[in-house]
Amino acid sequence: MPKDRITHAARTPARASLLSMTNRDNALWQQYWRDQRTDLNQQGVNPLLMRWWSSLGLAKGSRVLVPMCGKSQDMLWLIKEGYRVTGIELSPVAVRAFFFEHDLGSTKRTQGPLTRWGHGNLSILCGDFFAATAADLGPIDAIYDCAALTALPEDIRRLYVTHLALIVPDARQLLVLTSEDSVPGESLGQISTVAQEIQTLYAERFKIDLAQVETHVETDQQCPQERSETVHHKAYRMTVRASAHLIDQPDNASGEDRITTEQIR
Ligand SMILES: C[S@@+](CC[C@H](N)C(=O)[O-])C[C@H]1O[C@@H](n2cnc3c(N)ncnc32)[C@H](O)[C@@H]1O
Repeated sequence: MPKDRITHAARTPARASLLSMTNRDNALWQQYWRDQRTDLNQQGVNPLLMRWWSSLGLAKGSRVLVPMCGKSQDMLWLIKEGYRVTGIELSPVAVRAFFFEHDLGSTKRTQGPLTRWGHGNLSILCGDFFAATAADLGPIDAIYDCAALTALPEDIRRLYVTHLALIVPDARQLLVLTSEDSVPGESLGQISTVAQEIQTLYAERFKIDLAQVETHVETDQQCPQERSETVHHKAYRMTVRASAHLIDQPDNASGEDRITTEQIR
């Protein structure tokens, strides 16, 4: 084994150290849900999802991961379209509200630091995304990221993408929806390109296609007195490159992960 790698069980001090790097906004999100706020979570089904999902060409029955799912109705839309969905959400308040509001009876069981809520083809793992392992998720074919990457502080996003590759090594298709602040003086050409950050984070493993940009002028619902902002909502379709080498695969039946020191630095 190369020297820069450490092998460890799925929930070890190395994972605890990863969590200590990534969890600084967790208390804020938990409070957000306790305060019953909804301003950062989408209402209704996202039109960009409905418009672009079928273009990924996924077979019905495919398994879709929805990280940082909140209580997004997008999950119900995906199920209605014939997919199997696994969400991950930090807040038990959000998960409970999701099942209650849609009148869905649920099973509930503890899985290490996570709690798995289930109903038919839907599972939501309640807990910290960075505590989830490949074994927790099982096989996943595609990822639908709606405001998950962008919900995280910028310096954590590389760890998010690395952790995704580790726990969902076989996902070949991604639909990533972002909200990007407009930059003063930018041209239409600049608006219509893949954001540099998306390029940096994903281009090594995925071919990226910017499918759509919608520009809106928006006011912060929490601070309506503040200036309105121009925001670009973008839909990126990503397909794994044939040459993409998968980051370390689980090497035993229990699905324990290997993490390289490079990844958690
Ligand atoms: C901007 S909201 C987006 C929610 C949903 N995807 C949507 O489109 O409505 C971000 C969500 O990520 C959740 N979240 C933040 N950090 C998380 C973490 N480390 N693990 C799991 N969920 C997290 C928050 O509780 C919140 O529900």
